[in-house]
Amino acid sequence: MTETPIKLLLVDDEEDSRRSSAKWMTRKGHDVTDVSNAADALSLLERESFDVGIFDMNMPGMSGLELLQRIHQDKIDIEVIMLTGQGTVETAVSAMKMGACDFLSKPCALGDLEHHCFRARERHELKKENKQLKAVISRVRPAAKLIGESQSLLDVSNLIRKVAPTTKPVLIQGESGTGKEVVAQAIQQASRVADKPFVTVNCAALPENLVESELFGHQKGSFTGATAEKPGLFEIADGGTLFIDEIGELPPSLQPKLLRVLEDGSLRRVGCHRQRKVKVRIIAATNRDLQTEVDNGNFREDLFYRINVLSITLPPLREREGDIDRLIDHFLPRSYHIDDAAREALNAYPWPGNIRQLINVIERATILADEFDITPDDLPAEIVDYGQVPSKTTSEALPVGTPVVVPEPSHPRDMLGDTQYKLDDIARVHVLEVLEKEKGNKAGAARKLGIHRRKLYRLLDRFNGKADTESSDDESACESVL
Ligand SMILES: Nc1ncnc2c1ncn2[C@@H]1O[C@H](COP(=O)(O)OP(=O)(O)OP(=O)(O)O)[C@@H](O)[C@H]1O
Repeated sequence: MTETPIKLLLVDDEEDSRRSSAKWMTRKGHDVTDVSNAADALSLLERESFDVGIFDMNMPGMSGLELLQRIHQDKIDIEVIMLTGQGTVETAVSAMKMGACDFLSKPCALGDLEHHCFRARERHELKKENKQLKAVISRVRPAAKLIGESQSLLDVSNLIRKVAPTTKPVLIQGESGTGKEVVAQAIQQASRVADKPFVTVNCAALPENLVESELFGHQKGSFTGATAEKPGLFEIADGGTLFIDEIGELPPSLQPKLLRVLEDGSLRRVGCHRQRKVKVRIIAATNRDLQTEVDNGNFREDLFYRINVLSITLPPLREREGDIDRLIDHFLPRSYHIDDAAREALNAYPWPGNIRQLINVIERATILADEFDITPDDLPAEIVDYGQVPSKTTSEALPVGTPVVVPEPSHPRDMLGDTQYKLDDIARVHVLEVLEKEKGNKAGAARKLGIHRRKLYRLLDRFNGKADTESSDDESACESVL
């Protein structure tokens, strides 16, 4: 048999026909369970999952049709083929209406029976895939490319290539915003299950009481609010990849349940006794130091070893030599230009929020920029001010406590070439000088300076802020600089 075996449930009170069918299908390599009545079938279906059920229509006690009805009511996931000795069009129609996928008359050639079982299983798989896709479509984000050519990022890319083809769990560690989810997507895309679902869950974003049902699913009525049965993300990701973000936040009570799935793929929905099997590749991420969490008793050691088989540590952005410029060029729309001073400020900043923060700063700058030119004015003050040594006043050459006075120049010409002045100081003197020459006419001054009038207001606000922190777009706020 080249096809994968079918997990089959045969329900028929006629012992001879049931046994011979079961024997034949087992010989063909399928995984067959046979029972003689509907009640036994139901209790079995509560504990185990099957691909296909073959139900005899006429059985003493609960009939095949009633069994089908119960399956429909309880939303049990199985494709059913009805079998009958006295097949009529009416009975076939009512069985199909109740959700049977096929209807066969007895006696049925065993080869035909197997053929119909394959068709039913195919339908079962398609339905499952459809469900997975619907759930996954709302969850996936478009895959992002890993931008950067620093040695540390190249090392990460190498590791991704090596770990992707295995089925082992991967643990991705790194500060917030370093790209752990992007790396998880890259691993999935380079894996053997790239065409299968990629489902993500963030343990920190879910209320603690919902994490279990989100991950493992729940049975209808298992808790207040469980109005319908729901498969968990493990089931939705079956055959594919589950990305568990912020795994360090997984409540200790759920850690054994996760360990179990990692060990043998088995799980139970909340409020359900039936054990299910899934085949899911786990990629976990954390910005906590999981080893410390283990040492502090917050994270199970056995689970840590299970997920830490292959691990990737993402370096923070400040340690990726040259990547800031590459990321700026990638995320800054083509129509924009960034000047050297702004670029320098971005390169000097330590980026505690890493790439996510850099992207936000670039987006903000494109909104604030006059025309399409990004200057330090368009960056947040903490970035522009970061690392700016307040000129000679803090010169290392001077003994601590020595009072140093930087002379207040009257003209920017006097300041040029003198490295004790900050760019801002020169700009301030120059702007005020031009404004003075224009007799306070801001439109004229802006024209002379080659900048937009709004930008002049902002500059004046900023210069003014050195003495007066109040800032506004209002012209009157600028008057005090004059
Ligand atoms: N190397 C990279 N190239 C391009 N974009 C990147 C890169 N790394 C991260 N990003 C982008 O930065 C943002 C943050 O990345 P991501 O969500 O993967 O970070 P994270 O480490 O998972 O953060 P958190 O720990 O907060 O969940 C996303 O918009 C992502 O697309």
